[in-house]
Amino acid sequence: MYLKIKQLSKNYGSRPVVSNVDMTMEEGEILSLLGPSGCGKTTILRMIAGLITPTSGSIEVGDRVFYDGSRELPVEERDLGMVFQDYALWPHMTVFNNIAFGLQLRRKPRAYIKKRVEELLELVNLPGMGKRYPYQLSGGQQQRVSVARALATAPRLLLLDEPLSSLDTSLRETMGAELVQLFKQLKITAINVTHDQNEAMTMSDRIVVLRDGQIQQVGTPTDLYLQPTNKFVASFMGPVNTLQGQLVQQAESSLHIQLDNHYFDNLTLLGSPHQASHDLRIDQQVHLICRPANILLHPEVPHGEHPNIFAGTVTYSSFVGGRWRTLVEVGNGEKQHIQAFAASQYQLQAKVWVELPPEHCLVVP
Ligand SMILES: Nc1ncnc2c1ncn2[C@@H]1O[C@H](COP(=O)(O)OP(=O)(O)OP(=O)(O)O)[C@@H](O)[C@H]1O
Repeated sequence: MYLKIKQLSKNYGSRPVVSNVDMTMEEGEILSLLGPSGCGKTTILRMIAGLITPTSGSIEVGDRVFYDGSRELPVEERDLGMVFQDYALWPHMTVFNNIAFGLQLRRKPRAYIKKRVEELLELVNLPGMGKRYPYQLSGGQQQRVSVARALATAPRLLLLDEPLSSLDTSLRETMGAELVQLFKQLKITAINVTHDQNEAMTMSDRIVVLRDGQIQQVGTPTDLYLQPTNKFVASFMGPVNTLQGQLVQQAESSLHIQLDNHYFDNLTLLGSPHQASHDLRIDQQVHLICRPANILLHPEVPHGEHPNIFAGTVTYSSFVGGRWRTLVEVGNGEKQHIQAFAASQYQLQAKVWVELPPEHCLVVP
């Protein structure tokens, strides 16, 4: 393992903001720390950078101990590159000098610096822009300069703090993809902090989902989307329908869940519903999760065997991305909305049958 973080914690007074974080990374991997505002992402990044001293735990990168309680490697000896949300370029310096700064500090020969900066400008698609000043560049171009500056000294680890969040939505995705391509080409190991699920999905080999300073789940973007281990991760990774209920019976090929009495009759999941890795207990409260794209809508009761069907009324329908986003009100007494996509438009107040295909349902605590 290239990076090893063990039991990393940070308290402010008696308040824990990062609790017992264990994390590893392979060399050349791009990992995102993802979570809502205040979950401790930046604190973890700054502890790795050496800008915040941990309360306990250890951090190792390559063959160096960054922190272990008795030793704390100074920031300047950690060999890190950093990229910030607001670019943090020096406004009075040209692009060339911004990128050359770290190399000049290390007293590299002038000819080497010139060649290296030109090479970096090529890499970040800004050839010939060395003489400009930051104010003469667009936001995306400024961020590319700050990436080139961070890479100039060939750091052992690149830390990115919300690098795309100052950019236009349309630019964010292309820039994310561009950065990943560059990092892979140069075999850079990078940690990216973000609260944006799309950005994490676009940029990462693996994602660490955090909540209240604790890791919720670590996995590839597909793992987290398709196999979240709890309701928080499921909803953080994209829109979901969540139904609450109780696990009544569990067999090899079926789970019997009684959805909240107020809302539905019993629902038996036949087939092999995905189940979170937790061992679920009979009588336990569970959440049944199904992504809108996996829910089927029928104008009439379909023929043949279709488990998990209930009736509802269409309350909203709008055309998005080539299909109709449809909201269906369901429930016996108290009502709940199910979000689904339909190939054609349903009239408001139309009766529909909502089907939850068991193979696309997930049961989590
Ligand atoms: N110096 C400090 N003293 C006290 N509390 C702090 C300090 N720095 C951060 N915190 C608190 O620690 C928690 C985690 O902060 P952190 O900046 O790591 O969150 P974050 O996940 O990066 O959030 P954001 O996306 O908003 O930047 C927050 O509740 C914050 O208020």
